[in-house]
Amino acid sequence: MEQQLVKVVSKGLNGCLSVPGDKSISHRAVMFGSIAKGRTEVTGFLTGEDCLSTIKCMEKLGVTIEQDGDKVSIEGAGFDGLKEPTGVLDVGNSGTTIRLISGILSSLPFSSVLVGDDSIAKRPMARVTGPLKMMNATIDGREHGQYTPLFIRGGHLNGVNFVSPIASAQVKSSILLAGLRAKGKTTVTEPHRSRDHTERMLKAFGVDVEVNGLSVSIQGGQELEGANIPIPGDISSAAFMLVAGAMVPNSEITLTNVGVNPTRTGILDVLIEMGADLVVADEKLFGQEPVATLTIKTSQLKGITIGGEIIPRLIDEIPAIAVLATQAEGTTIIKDAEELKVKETNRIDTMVNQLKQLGANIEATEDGMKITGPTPLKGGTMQSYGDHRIGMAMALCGLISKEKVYVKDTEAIAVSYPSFFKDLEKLME
Ligand SMILES: O=C(O)C1=C[C@@H](OP(=O)(O)O)[C@@H](O)[C@H](O)C1
Ligand SMILES: C=C(OP(=O)(O)O)C(=O)O
Repeated sequence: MEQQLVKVVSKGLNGCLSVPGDKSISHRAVMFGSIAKGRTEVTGFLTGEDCLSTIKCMEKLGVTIEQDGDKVSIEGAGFDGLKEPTGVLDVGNSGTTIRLISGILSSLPFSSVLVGDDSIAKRPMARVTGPLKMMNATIDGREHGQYTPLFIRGGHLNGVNFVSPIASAQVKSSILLAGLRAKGKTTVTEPHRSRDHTERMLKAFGVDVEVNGLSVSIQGGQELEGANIPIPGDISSAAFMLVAGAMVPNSEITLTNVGVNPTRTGILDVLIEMGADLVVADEKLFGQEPVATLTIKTSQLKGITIGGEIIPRLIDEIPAIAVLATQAEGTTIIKDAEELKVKETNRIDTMVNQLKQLGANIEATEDGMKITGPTPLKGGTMQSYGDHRIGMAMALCGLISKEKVYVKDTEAIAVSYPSFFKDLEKLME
């Protein structure tokens, strides 16, 4: 198990970085390229463990994929070219992989078994297996298809009009992917808009996608054609650097080529509302996705209330926001964020318990947390609990603590941001 001592920053964090590729978009580029006909070229691919799991799963379904660093070439097999895997498909730690691939496998005329790590085994799958079964897929798993291992026997699907109780891009994408081969139209309606990378990228692969308010529809029977997909930097990874820049004294950090899709920019809205000195510049389109250069300086911060429609727009950034809130004047309330309980860990508990140990004034609530600051943080030995975002959030604490902070189990960070500590070191030079 790797353990890191986080260096206390003496001179501030300064410099320019380009964060690694977007995880959500990288998964989709490999999956869509695999079910498309013809070649797909991907640039800026995230070589994090989760996206590598997606490549391995698609290879086991018979797709030829060449990966050279952040460049990936896919010889698209088309749906009909995918083959029954001879072994299990292992999604590792990746919720996005298992939920999206379940949608693809549901329309294929063979059987597959999906497994993952101990964290995946605890994450709810009924949110996708339920609607996919409504479409006519045969799916089983522990507790009637609620948990891994999942067994899927695909076949002829019927379109569905699914009103989702949660705003989840994984649920929406899984059903839309199944809908591509279903009879008739498939519509997913969400309570709030979740990230729309699937909708944008399917268009690049030549698919007609209809967006109407909070509903997204797809007509069954459409084929995908190979495409060139450039992947922007991941705003969820950038978030850790933005938080570091805002709270570490004497800092100024510039991040180039960061994805600023409006369904993902809740973190920017929060930073601005908390009073951060943040500048968004050079906005332009990168394929289907907008990107920008972000510059942040050390800032005087105040507590705010975060809830409602913004939550799906910053769900993965909440561990970083919780750390920032310990350094803000006043109370920050995070509500409507129950989804945090079913991520790689229960992110309400893992954040609240560990920030408390470091001396923060924080308590868990039913649907989030309440943090009052500013509080100087103490030292201690923290853990990622196998959750990349918890590992990075704890490392942020080390940057501002006057005492030593150790983070155990840091190998988990490679799931989404393999160069995290290297990038931090660059900003300390
Ligand atoms: O679709 C995606 O790529 C993702 C959707 C979100 O999950 P939910 O769909 O469960 O909200 C997010 O937390 C996850 O990191 C990636
Ligand atoms: C929740 C996350 O990912 P996934 O659901 O793909 O495991 C995340 O990256 O924070």
